[in-house]
Amino acid sequence: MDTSIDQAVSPARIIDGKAFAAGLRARVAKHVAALSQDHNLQPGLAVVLVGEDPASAVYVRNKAQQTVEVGMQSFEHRLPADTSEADLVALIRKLNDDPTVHGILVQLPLPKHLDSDLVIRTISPEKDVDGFHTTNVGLLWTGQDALVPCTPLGCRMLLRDQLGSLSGRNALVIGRSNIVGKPMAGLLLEDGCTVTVAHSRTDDLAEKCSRADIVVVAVGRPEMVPGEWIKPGAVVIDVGINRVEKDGKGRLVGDVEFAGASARAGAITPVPGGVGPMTIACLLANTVTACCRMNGLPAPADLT
Ligand SMILES: Nc1nc(=O)c2c([nH]1)NC[C@@H]1CN(c3ccc(C(=O)N[C@@H](CCC(=O)O)C(=O)O)cc3)C=[N+]21
Repeated sequence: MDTSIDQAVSPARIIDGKAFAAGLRARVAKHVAALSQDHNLQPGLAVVLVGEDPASAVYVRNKAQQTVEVGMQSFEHRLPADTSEADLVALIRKLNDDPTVHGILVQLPLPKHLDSDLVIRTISPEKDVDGFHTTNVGLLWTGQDALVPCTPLGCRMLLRDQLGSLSGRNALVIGRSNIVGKPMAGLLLEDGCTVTVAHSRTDDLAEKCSRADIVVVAVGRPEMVPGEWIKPGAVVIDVGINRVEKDGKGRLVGDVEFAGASARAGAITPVPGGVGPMTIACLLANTVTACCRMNGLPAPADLT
């Protein structure tokens, strides 16, 4: 008898990140209303965009629109591509000192002549709603109250929603960026997972993937994880958003081969409509969290 063939599995649940994000925004709106009622506070988010990259401009406009929709104040700062480091740093210092601003996000990547590490270091850690400042990185990795990067925060919400407790699960994170892979690993470790962090130099990725109950892929390479690597029943979170040409048409694909993976996984995020919408909703959630902490109020538990 051939026992090597794949066991038959039912197709995966498709995780509706768009719907989950809408629910999160509704919770944010409720907390914003309560802050206004009870404390006469209105959370404010400042977004800084340097240069005119059209994709970034669309993305910044979406953020500003959703910020206003949940009742917060939105401040948009568009600077020319040739802005000097001194001018950008001066703007950030002004936002740090502005009591109506509770969150500051500098859209990345910055033009090459600007040092993004230095720019991020200039942001006041308590207003760093991206969670990129080394103070927040250190707080996250020591189990203290940090502002947590939006994309991994959203991924963890989806995982908790699918699995309940994450404790004891084998989690594989593919990708080691400061923006997604590393903070994702920290959050999963905090939740009790046994975490493996893989990347372009990792040996025998297929074997590691086949043992994982949770797979988070954030590499930025279209369909780099084939469906047959996925352990039957695993939860797959696809962070990749890659624009590719197919049959003469441009379309979006993730870092996971969706058709194959969704035949094996227990649950999987689609692209688009999975992790992407969660990222913006978490940015709004982090702005409420920052506003509460800055004013000596407890951060709402249902925003993390
Ligand atoms: N400081 C900083 N913080 C960021 O969080 C940040 C950044 N810079 N630079 C750019 C990237 C990109 N990013 C996305 C967020 C949401 C979607 C999103 O909502 N995507 C939708 C639509 C996709 C589409 O149609 O293009 C989806 O996946 O369904 C995409 C991309 C945040 N970023």
